[in-house]
Parts: sequence; structure tokens; C-alpha cells
Amino acid sequence: MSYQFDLFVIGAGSGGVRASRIAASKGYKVAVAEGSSLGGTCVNIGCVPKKLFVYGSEFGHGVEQAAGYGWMYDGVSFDWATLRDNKTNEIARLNGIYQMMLDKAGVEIISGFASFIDDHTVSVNGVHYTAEKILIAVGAKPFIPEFDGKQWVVSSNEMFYLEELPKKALVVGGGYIAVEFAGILNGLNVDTTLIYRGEQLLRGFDQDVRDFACEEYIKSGIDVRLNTDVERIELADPTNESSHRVVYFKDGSSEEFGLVLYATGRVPNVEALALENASVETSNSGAIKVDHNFTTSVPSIFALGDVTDNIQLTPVAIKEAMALIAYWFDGKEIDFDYDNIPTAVFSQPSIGTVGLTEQDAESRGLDFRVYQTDFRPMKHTLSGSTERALMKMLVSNSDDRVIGAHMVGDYAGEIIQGLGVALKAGATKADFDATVGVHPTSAEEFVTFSEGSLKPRN
Ligand SMILES: Cc1cc2nc3c(=O)[nH]c(=O)nc-3n(C[C@H](O)[C@H](O)[C@H](O)COP(=O)(O)OP(=O)(O)OC[C@H]3O[C@@H](n4cnc5c(N)ncnc54)[C@H](O)[C@@H]3O)c2cc1C
Ligand SMILES: NC(=O)c1ccc[n+]([C@@H]2O[C@H](COP(=O)([O-])OP(=O)(O)OC[C@H]3O[C@@H](n4cnc5c(N)ncnc54)[C@H](O)[C@@H]3O)[C@@H](O)[C@H]2O)c1
Repeated sequence: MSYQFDLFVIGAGSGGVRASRIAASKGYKVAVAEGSSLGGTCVNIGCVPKKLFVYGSEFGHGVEQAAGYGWMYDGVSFDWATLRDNKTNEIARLNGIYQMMLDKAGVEIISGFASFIDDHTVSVNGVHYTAEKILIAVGAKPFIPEFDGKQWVVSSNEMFYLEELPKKALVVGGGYIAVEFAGILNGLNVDTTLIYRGEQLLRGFDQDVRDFACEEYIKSGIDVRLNTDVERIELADPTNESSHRVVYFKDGSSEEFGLVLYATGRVPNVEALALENASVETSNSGAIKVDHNFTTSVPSIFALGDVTDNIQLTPVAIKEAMALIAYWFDGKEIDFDYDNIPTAVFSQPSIGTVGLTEQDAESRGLDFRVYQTDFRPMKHTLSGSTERALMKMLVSNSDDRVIGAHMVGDYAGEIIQGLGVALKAGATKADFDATVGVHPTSAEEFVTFSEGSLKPRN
């Protein structure tokens, strides 16, 4: 049986672009269908524009903190349209680079949403395409729970194109996106409230990190309210969809906000795919089930990235694509290692983490010790800010290996990348101790932990 393509990729996001580009450069005849903009979530409505907004909002705090260093700014103002539109222009530039890379590799780009006809055929805009292999890399989309007034809230998708910034905003959720956007809004001088239905923000992170970060968010000006949930939302003026949102909370109170952002998780983006036509199996959450070789229940169909049940991060989707390429072209069985994946939360202050949390290590019954410190970073000795940084390291008692490193503070994402290499390489506490610090930095704390920093544990 001959097919039009060796590989048809559905979705030109982080995973799909990498897989199609490399497969084409290795000799496959490849097509990629994209229903929206090249580059996917990360480039268009995720990591990249989010980080630009984080940079933009940090200047807000920077202006306040600069006074202690002798800088006086009179009549400082912020123009949202400038930040938003400069960001949009930069994203358009990146879209062009993606287009160029795919063209150069010889990948055929098909604009439109793809759906399955059978195990080897997809349809885009009514045109059928056949391929020996089909890769599903369609990512995820925001999940917003059902409640009265759901239509009056926005998701992270809309945050990148707001006509105007509100004076007062409510962010609902306790994960990455909620704390990152609460920090962005707060830094841009929006009166920001962050509510979370549970006991503490950032479930899954180390408990000390969660508690410390939450305290810092409050100090930075965010009104954090835990154990709080929304019952319903109404318009302040029922005849005007742009009017304030009146939020009725479950405790019976109510309050008006100019904007309500729901950041309550993301779900696999499978609706448009007509998976039933190819009998591709999904889990209860809608995620596409794959085996260790990213193969679905159908041998000719593969899936990776956010549409599967694995960790939702861009570098993970990209590495999964590279592993799949090695499987196809070199016959290497995939043994993807999801341990020790470093990650950062670009809140203000930021969080960097790699390896086990103290709670993970306890639940695994490990014998380990914890070094921990928190301090005022040097920058804030003159800035007037009361911001503090936290550093924490877990060491296995049996072999002295560092099994977890966590930080809350400036540049945490930058610092944790290097520690990720150390943990991957199996570095011991003795290796950290033998490393000369970079002075004066916060990062040097990781190589100077002494007995005095041991955390008492029961
Ligand atoms: C606000 C936000 C901030 C984030 N920040 C970070 C960060 O700082 N660091 C990080 O590592 N990760 C971050 N992420 C997560 C990261 O964006 C994702 O993990 C990553 O994009 C997943 O890549 P993917 O290839 O699986 O899917 P995506 O990048 O989502 O790409 C999927 C593509 O498929 C297209 N598509 C969907 N259905 C179809 C169809 N039927 N036919 C054709 N095309 C289709 C979509 O339009 C999309 O372009 C963030 C996510 C969000 C939402
Ligand atoms: N810096 C980064 O690397 C970065 C940034 C953004 C997103 N991401 C990735 O994208 C994923 C999705 O981010 P996210 O923040 O949407 O999801 P998340 O899973 O991190 O957080 C979702 C939050 O919403 C809460 N929630 C869920 N249902 C709810 C409900 N019905 N009512 C109230 N709260 C509810 C959850 O308890 C959780 O706190 C992340 O897990 C992460 O992998 C990464």
C-alpha cells in the first residue's frame, strides 16, 4: 500500500514542529496540519508571551526598588497596549521563523484542523491525506469548570490580547498559570486577588516552597485567599457585557472585579480529531493512551506532548519528539526518563525545582537529610523590598546523592537548570561541597550548605 506521506503530523506546536522537521531532514516525506498559528501553545499563548509579560511586569517593582539605588523617576506610567502589541509583533516574528524552518526542511504545511477518516487517513478542510504514520501532537486547552456565569470569565488564551487592563482582577486557581498571571497583573499595578479552593497554592511542589512562595506573593501585594471558591458570577449591569463581574463566593460574600481569569488546569485537545474513526483509545481524562514508544492503540498512530497523560512542559514535548525520531530511524526502544525534570514557575518571586520534594522522599520511605536556608537577597538590602529567598536541598543518607533541589527567589529558573544537570549526573553532597561558589550570588548557597543549615525533621 502506498501513501501520500511517510508521516502526517497533526499540530505544529512544540512536539509537532520538532518531529516533522527532524523526520523530514532524515528523508521522510512529511506534512503537518496546523489549525491555528505555527509554534503552538508555547510560542503563541504560552511560555514565550507569558515570559515577555513577566519581564514587563517586573519593571513595575523595579521602578519602586530603584529609589534605594538613587534612581528617581517622576511621572512613571505604563501603557498596556505597547507591551501587548510589541509582544504580538515578536510572536509574529517567531511564527515566521517556524514557517521558514519547516519550509527549509521540506515539510508541507497544511492550514486547518485535521480529523481522522481511518488509521492512515486524515481530512483537513475536506481534503483527504494518507500517510504511513500519523503523529497526534495537538496539545491541551484550558479547562473551566461549570458554574452560573462561566461565560463572563477568561482563560489564559484571552489574557494575551486584552483590549484594556482592568483596575481590579480576580485569578482563580492554584497552579502554574494562576500564580504566574497573578504576578503579572500585580506587577502591572492591577489590584489582584488570587483565590484557591484548597489549603495551599501549588499542589505537588515541596510544602516549604508552597508556604514560602505564598507568603512572598502576599508581601508583593497579591491578595491571596485560600479555601475560597466561586459560586456564581453576574454582570454588574446585565445590559452591558463589558461591565464589572460581580463574583459571589461560596462563603456568601460578593465582590466586583473588572476581569476574572480562570486558571484551573488544561485538558487534552482531542475534540476535533474524530478519534473514533481510527479507534484510538483515550483515558477518562481524554488523554491519548500511548505505550513506552508513544504508540497509541493503533500501530500506525502515535501521540506525544500535552495530549498524552505526561508532564505538560515544552522541553518534555520536544524531547519526546526526539526520542520518537530515534525509535523510528535508529530502532531505539524508548525509555523516556521523567525523573529529575527541572522546572520553573515564573511567578514573582520565581520558583525553581528539580528532583524529589521532602514529601515525595518521605512517602518513598527514603533515609535522607534536608539542608534549608532563607535570607534577604543582597539586591534587597538597598531596594527597600522585604522579599526573601528560600533554598532547600535533599540528600540521601545512604549514598550522599542530592535527590532534590528547590528555590524560591530571583533567577530560580536560571539557577535550577544547572542543578538539573548535577542531579541527572548523580552528584553527591560532597561534589557540591567541592564546587567553588560564585560570589556574591544567591546560587552559591547551594554549594555552601553546612551542618548549621540542617532542617530538624521528626
Ligand atoms: C499560559 C501558559 C504558559 C506556559 N508556560 C510554560 C513555560 O514557561 N514553560 C514550559 O515548559 N511550558 C509552559 N507551558 C506549557 C507548554 O506550552 C506546553 O507543554 C507545550 O506547548 C506542549 O506542546 P505540544 O506540542 O504538546 O502542544 P502545543 O504546543 O499545544 O501544540 C499543539 C498544536 O496543535 C494544534 N491543533 C490542535 N488540534 C488540531 C487539529 N485537530 N488539527 C491541526 N492542528 C491542531 C493547536 O492549534 C496547537 O498549535 C505553558 C502553557 C500555557 C498555557
Ligand atoms: N512555567 C511553566 O513551566 C508553566 C507555566 C504554565 C503552565 N505550565 C504547564 O501547563 C500546565 C497547566 O497549567 P495550569 O496552571 O492550568 O494547571 P495546573 O494543573 O498547574 O493547576 C490547575 C489548578 O486549578 C485548580 N483547579 C482545578 N479544578 C478546579 C476547580 N473546579 N475549581 C477551582 N480550582 C480548580 C487545581 O487545584 C490547580 O491548583 C501545568 O501543569 C504545567 O505543566 C507550565
